[in-house]
Amino acid sequence: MSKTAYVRTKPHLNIGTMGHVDHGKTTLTAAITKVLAERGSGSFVPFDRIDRAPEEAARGITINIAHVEYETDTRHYAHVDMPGHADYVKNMVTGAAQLDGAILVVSALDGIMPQTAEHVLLARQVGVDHIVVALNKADAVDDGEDAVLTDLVELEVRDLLSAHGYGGESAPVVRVSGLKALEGDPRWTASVEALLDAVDTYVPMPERYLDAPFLLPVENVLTITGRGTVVTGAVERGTVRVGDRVEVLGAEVETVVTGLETFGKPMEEAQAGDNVALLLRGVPRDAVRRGHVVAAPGSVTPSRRFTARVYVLSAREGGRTTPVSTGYRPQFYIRTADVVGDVDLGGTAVARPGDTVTMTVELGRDVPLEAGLGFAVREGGRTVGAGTVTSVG
Ligand SMILES: Nc1nc2c(ncn2[C@@H]2O[C@H](COP(=O)(O)OP(=O)(O)OP(=O)(O)O)[C@@H](O)[C@H]2O)c(=O)[nH]1
Ligand SMILES: [Mg+2]
Repeated sequence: MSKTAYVRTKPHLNIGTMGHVDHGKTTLTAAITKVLAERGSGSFVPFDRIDRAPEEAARGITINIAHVEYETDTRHYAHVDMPGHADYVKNMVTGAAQLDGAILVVSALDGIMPQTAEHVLLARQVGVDHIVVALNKADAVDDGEDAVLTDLVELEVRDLLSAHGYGGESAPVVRVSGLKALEGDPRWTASVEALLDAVDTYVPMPERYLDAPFLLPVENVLTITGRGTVVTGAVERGTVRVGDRVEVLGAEVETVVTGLETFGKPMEEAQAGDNVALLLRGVPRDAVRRGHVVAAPGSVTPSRRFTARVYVLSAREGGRTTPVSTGYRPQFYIRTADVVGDVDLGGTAVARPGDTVTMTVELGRDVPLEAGLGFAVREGGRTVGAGTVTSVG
């Protein structure tokens, strides 16, 4: 292979853009890479290389999550651009499950919309600890009266963050225009730089569990002709090297890592937080799926029964209008997995929208579980609850 190896010179973090459909996440992502490419750190990734699936171009929306990489003066970032459309929240959850911080994109023209709120709630559940707000399309609300409306949108967003425990008063809210920055307008280029400065300073370097046994939730599976099956995702904890033995939980196979790359660059060792592709020896492509977990052999025992505290969303938050009782069977989104589960509330107890309850769940299949793990509960394409595992078994 003649590819240049990945050299670790700056701390690496995973961030991403989330928010309601059409608020400008993909445009802003492209603008960030352009602004940084002009400073000489990274390469410009145009809009149509981020939204590149034919159905994305046709519908003008993001469906799949897309990864790009860039560097600021102090950090190396992997950035996932997530879809805003309600139908693709599942893909958004997969992207958010690995983030150290998120950029919440809110159109200053529209303010908070349903998926703005849903994404903040889901981010909390999957363990995103820091959110920076990009009040986008600021170019379109530039004069007198509009400026007052933008102030109101900012207040609204800060309230939303506080309601989900994000400290809305202290969160940076930066007024930007992804579109104008992409067009090279100096004023708005500066706005994107200000946003990146806010991310650099507000999102702290997370604690990485380098000493723990290796674990990576599988986000995607691909085949490299002639080489084998590749799985991608962010390393949740530990480290992995070429030649290491690993097991794939879900596929129930043990194998060896024969190749390791990050953004197309080969690496010797991947560590917690890195966004990587692992080449697995002799594993058929259809044996592995998103939601499976690659881990050091014997380091985790999957199970299907757990107890959790779950917040049942109120109707106002887009949740159910009727209570939940024993026998309820929604989907559970755990790490990158999406598994059906039977809920037991104990006897005839019911959980009304707005309640926080303890429940026992029996999943349709075994998944690696541990106390403290966050998850989302979904039904018929919408989020109806958010919970944390309290005990397993
Ligand atoms: N005026 C103005 N329009 C913008 C700006 N950013 C994006 N737009 C427009 O808003 C529309 C949606 O932009 P996208 O970047 O595709 O939005 P998105 O949030 O990625 O959408 P999904 O991924 O489908 O949820 C496009 O027509 C953009 O040109 C901006 O800063 N100012
Ligand atoms: Mg998009």
